[in-house]
Amino acid sequence: TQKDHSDLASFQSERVCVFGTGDLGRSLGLRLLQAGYGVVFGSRRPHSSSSLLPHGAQVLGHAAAAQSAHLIFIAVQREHYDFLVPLANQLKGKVLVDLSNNLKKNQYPEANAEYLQSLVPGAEVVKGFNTLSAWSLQNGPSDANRQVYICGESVEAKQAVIAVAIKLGFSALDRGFLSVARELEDFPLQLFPQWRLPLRIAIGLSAAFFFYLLIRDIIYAYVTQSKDISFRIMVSLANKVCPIVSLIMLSLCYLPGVLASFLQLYRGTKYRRFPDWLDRWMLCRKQLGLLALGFAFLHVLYTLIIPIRYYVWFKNRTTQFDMTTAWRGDSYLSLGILGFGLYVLLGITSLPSVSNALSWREFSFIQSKLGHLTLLLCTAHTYLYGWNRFLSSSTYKWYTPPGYMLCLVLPSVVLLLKLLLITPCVDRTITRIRQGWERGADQRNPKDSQPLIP
Ligand SMILES: NC(=O)C1=CN([C@@H]2O[C@H](COP(=O)(O)OP(=O)(O)OC[C@H]3O[C@@H](n4cnc5c(N)ncnc54)[C@H](OP(=O)(O)O)[C@@H]3O)[C@@H](O)[C@H]2O)C=CC1
Ligand SMILES: [Fe+3]
Repeated sequence: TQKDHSDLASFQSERVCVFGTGDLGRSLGLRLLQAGYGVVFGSRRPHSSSSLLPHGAQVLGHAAAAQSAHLIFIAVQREHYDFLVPLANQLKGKVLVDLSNNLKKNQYPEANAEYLQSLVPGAEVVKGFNTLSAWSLQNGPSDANRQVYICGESVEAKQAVIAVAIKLGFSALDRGFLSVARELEDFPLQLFPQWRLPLRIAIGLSAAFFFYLLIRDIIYAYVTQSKDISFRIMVSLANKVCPIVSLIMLSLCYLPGVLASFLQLYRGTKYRRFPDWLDRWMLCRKQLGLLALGFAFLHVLYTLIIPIRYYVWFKNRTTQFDMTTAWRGDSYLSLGILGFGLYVLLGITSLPSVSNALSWREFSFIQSKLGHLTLLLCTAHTYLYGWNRFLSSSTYKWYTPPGYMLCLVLPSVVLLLKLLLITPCVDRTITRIRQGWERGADQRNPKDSQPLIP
């Protein structure tokens, strides 16, 4: 009758158990119910459970709940995992899904999932779903957050968890054994890991040049000529810091590639790892380039507003028209515009969706050939600006603006080195090395010339 009927219904839909009736447990339970699973909650107080629990779920004590399903989601903080120890008998052979996260990295000596496995050795622990939030689980499958990562020792257990994930509308990626759990637990705690070094460089350079220019341009003028030009901080100073930082960061983006080529040239082989610092530097080139683009963009905006500034408008006066100055001024602006146009192209092709649509050759053509051309145009723009600004003025000597000279050293060095690399004879040698025909490889011990897996 009535009872048989409900037993039959729950028998037909596969049952899944969720330990913990907190935020995550409830959201997960709701989603499971919507996907057609029977849900049994395991709680410390099954009888006084809250009215927030999704309708249609059963609530039992932990032991009874564990016996009713093969798959158990543990939506309880790691700190309380010891409540599972007395349940060892009921949990034997079950699949336990560890959903937990920590508040900070390296909070515990071992990963939460490995700790859970050590507490309940008879069960199969699978780590997973921890990159989702209770919020995104409740929002349903339309949410953009669709990728879940899992790991664990047992293939069957992972298969069972993947099947549930797919039925809930997620795509699951098996990341391997339980030893990967620590990495998965660190995912939600990551804070732009590849951006950290480039951001530090950008902030450091901006601060250094800002204070340098502040002292040189404004405080120095105040002390020696008691002229108050402090209003220049807002636009003129910012518009010096931005291009300087942008040019340096763009050079820093291309320098490691050039250094790597020289290193290969020097070693005569590609079968040796780059030093660690160079590796790390190469890996953050994209971020360096994008930050450089950001600063270039600010420089463009600051430059565009110059004509509407009160200060410029105020001191506009009519003097003799000088053709040479006009030519020089327009040339450096034009170079700047061309450089910026290519800069933007580089930024766009670094977007994953765009670069995925390019062949390897197209990508390297844009990022390497056009990239160095961008650097060349921007450097030429800066040189011409300086020529215009300093050399044509009688009060300036060539050495007067050291900040300006400083920001030209790095791009010039990078460009010179690149120029050396593309001279035919060096280029041919590099191609030989990159294709694995080592210098005299055949004369050495044949074992040496075996490619090492990098
Ligand atoms: N909230 C989120 O968005 C996400 C949470 N997580 C992880 O999920 C886990 C649970 O998080 P959340 O739901 O937010 O936490 P809550 O504090 O909302 O809920 C935790 C639940 O655990 C149970 N519990 C608490 N103490 C004990 C105990 N001593 N013994 C047994 N059970 C206990 C309780 O259920 P009862 O009273 O029924 O026993 C409680 O409702 C955490 O490990 C968290 O890192 C992971 C991803 C996202
Ligand atoms: Fe400029």
